[in-house]
Amino acid sequence: MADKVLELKNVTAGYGPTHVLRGITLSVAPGERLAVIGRNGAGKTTLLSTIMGLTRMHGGSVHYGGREIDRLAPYRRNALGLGLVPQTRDIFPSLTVEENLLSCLRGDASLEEAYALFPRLKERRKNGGTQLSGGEQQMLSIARTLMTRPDVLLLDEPLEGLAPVICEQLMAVFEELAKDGSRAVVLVEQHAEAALAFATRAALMANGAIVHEGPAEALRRDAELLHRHVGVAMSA
Ligand SMILES: Nc1ncnc2c1ncn2[C@@H]1O[C@H](COP(=O)(O)OP(=O)(O)OP(=O)(O)O)[C@@H](O)[C@H]1O
Repeated sequence: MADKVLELKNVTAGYGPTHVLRGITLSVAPGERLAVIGRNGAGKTTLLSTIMGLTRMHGGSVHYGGREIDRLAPYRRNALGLGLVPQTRDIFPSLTVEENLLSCLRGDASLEEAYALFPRLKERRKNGGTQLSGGEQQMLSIARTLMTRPDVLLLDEPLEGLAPVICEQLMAVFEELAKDGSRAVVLVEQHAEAALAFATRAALMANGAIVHEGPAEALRRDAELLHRHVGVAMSA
């Protein structure tokens, strides 16, 4: 198997003529757990959006499975194996939980699989998207993306605004999803402690650039480095 499933080389990207990402070089190995940490506005969402083809690239390249995908539409990147759980969750509010899941079902993915991972969704399966709590909406958003069978799961601040008990439940699910090494997980977070406990490698972002990259464990032990680069404290 290739040592890199996803590779960005010197990527500059943004919105219209605006440049947000400045020369990003980053790779993800198959089955790897990568944390991307940075303060508000550092460019974390723009990084994931660029991987999915949702921004304008001004330079550099994005490779998936050894193939350049710069010109592929987002839905084709998803079909190849890239799955984004957006910060905005993007569930269909007028559809029930079950309908939301069915709208994404691909290949041998099944509703039972989603319900096994999130029993709460099974209990709420007839509820409309707007009748769900924030945590349930996040569970549904994650389950929807999993129904597309991604080899690389991109999670954009999935813990944002959720109660600590829900955050713990979601982190346990991410552990479950990553444990057999069959899919890579890229976890973008401001909760540095949770992200570094989960990940094996971490990239720190500031002002649209990667300012540090290395083993997550080393960063966990170096609060000063973390604070210096991204201004986030470990007691998240
Ligand atoms: N649609 C857009 N059009 C123009 N500029 C944008 C757009 N979305 C984000 N930006 C700008 O890009 C920069 C990076 O934003 P981005 O959302 O990628 O950061 P982030 O690290 O994900 O922040 P947060 O943690 O607050 O979500 C910010 O200066 C932001 O204002």
